[in-house]
Amino acid sequence: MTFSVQAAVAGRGFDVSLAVGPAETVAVMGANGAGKSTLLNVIAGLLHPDSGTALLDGRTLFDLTAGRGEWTAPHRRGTALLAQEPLLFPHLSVLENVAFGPRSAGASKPAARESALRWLAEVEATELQSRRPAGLSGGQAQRVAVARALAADPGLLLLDEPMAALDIHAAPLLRRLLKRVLAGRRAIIITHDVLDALFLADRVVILENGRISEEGPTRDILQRPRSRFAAGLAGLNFVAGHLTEHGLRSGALNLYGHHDVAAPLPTGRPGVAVFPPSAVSVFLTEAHGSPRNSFAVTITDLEPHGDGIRVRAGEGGQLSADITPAASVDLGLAPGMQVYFVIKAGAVAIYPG
Ligand SMILES: Nc1ncnc2c1ncn2[C@@H]1O[C@H](COP(=O)(O)OP(=O)(O)OP(=O)(O)O)[C@@H](O)[C@H]1O
Repeated sequence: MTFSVQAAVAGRGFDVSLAVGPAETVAVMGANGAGKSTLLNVIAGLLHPDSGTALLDGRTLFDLTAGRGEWTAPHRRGTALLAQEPLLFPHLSVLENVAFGPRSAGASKPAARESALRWLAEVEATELQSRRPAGLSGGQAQRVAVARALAADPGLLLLDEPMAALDIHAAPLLRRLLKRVLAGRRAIIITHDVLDALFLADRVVILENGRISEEGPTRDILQRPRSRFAAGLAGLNFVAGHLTEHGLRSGALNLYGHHDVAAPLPTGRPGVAVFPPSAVSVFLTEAHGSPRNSFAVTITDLEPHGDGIRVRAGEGGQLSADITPAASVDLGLAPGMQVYFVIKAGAVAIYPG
């Protein structure tokens, strides 16, 4: 009972290899254009990769290794895709929509109806069974779409930002529902929401420029991010560079911090430093005294953040400091100003990248 895919799409700079366990939910995250939809479309059979293979529970979804050209049609793959929009058949009732999958797979009419009713109950939509999709709210329609996807008993459920099109009241309900139905099931979910990754997935895969840059249990990735994208999800500042005896060097910047490796850091190896914006103080002059890091930056933006002010600085506003509104006024901060970011070494975590 395995699922594995390896696929390359040259025109999109996409080359990904991924395996998902039988009862595992994997969240796929990444910036716009990172290749998340490409991955789902390749697995679902909506996009033909240039090369690669994919297997699901002993079935070859495609095998495009040299000399072969095996290709299974989307509806025969044992995968079900839940898109951002529910995409229900408008001319069928809710019950008929959900019964469609089992019917297409050869179930008798009564068996398909029974299965559809069971799934409608599971998504708390039994009372909607006679309605047409046009008469449903966005949240109701998405619940019905979940029932339709599951009624086909897919070996792999593919979810493409299922909460994205829902309003803030409908999303939590669907999230709880997904938590329930994904338990013990194999699924891949694309999401931009770190809460979804934490709540729904066992593991997160970060895509950057068509490649997997990082993967692992969601909590681990958030605690020790090794990519700028994952650090952003965790709300941490991120500096990539090379390890030195006491810390990290990145261009002209030397950062000192703590590391939990018993041995000295492997000097010269690529490494990262991460620290929370709340650990960064802002000064108008260089601060001395150890053990702290102090370096000049140019403010790019000031924005409200919770009860305080987030000061963004450096190239592309990549580093942030969270300070109080009073401190911001006292310092007279404004975009374009040069200031010093000061961070206690104890607040900076440094590890091999
Ligand atoms: N139909 C298409 N034809 C050609 N290139 C495409 C097509 N769709 C996407 N691409 C390119 O493939 C790359 C990956 O895009 P993809 O849509 O998979 O990213 P994504 O991570 O899903 O982004 P988003 O979060 O914006 O949906 C991008 O460089 C994109 O420009």
